[in-house]
Amino acid sequence: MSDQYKKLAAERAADDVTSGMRLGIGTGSTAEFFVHALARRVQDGLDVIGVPTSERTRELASSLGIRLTTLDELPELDLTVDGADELDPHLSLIKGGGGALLREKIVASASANMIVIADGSKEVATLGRFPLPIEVVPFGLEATRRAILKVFGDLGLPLNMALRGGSAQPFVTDGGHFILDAQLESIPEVQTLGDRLVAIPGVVEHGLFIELATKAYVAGTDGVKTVLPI
Ligand SMILES: O=C(CO)[C@H](O)[C@H](O)COP(=O)(O)O
Repeated sequence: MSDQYKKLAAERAADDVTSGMRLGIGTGSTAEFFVHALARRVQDGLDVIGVPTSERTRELASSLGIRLTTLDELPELDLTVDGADELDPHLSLIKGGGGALLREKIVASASANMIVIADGSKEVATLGRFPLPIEVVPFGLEATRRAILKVFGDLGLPLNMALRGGSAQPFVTDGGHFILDAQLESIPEVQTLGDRLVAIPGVVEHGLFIELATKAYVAGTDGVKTVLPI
């Protein structure tokens, strides 16, 4: 069922794309529905150029005939369309469930607008039910892990974090980093937590996307609703 809603939201976002746009293209199952919808429009003559947020998205978009480039070639984008693991009424997001949060955040930050596409299960009043992905460099992993837990302790958050993939075979991001997933239950102060995390030297980025999304299409039994940040 949720796949059907992901597809609906993705197709609505594809309708917003106009010829000449420079697009950031997200990662994940919802973003893949967007890539397919965009490819259909490209086959019908839509002229766009895209910057993918992962190798996975690059392969799919390229195989479907979408013209692609890099952010170095095209450092300013008109619109990024991407999924999310959670969105709150401010359109603050948790992203990174698919492991692409660093490139996703760089691409979204280079875009004038960001549309989030999601099924209704991703909407929450307060972020934190979904484990927060934190991308870290492999060097000094244990020291970085302790520094992150210290931040959680200072902010009264649960000390509950796991290395994605496990220590025997950690998941490695497109950038060659590891991901720690923190089960925080509820994050009342997203900005404070984000600021404290990026101040840790071994942290590359975290999955809190704050003031990046400009609109969301959220699909459910009543169809697709447009959500603007409050
Ligand atoms: O942030 C992401 C990948 O890093 C995805 O957008 C997020 O995990 C949502 O994925 P899906 O659309 O498969 O539910």
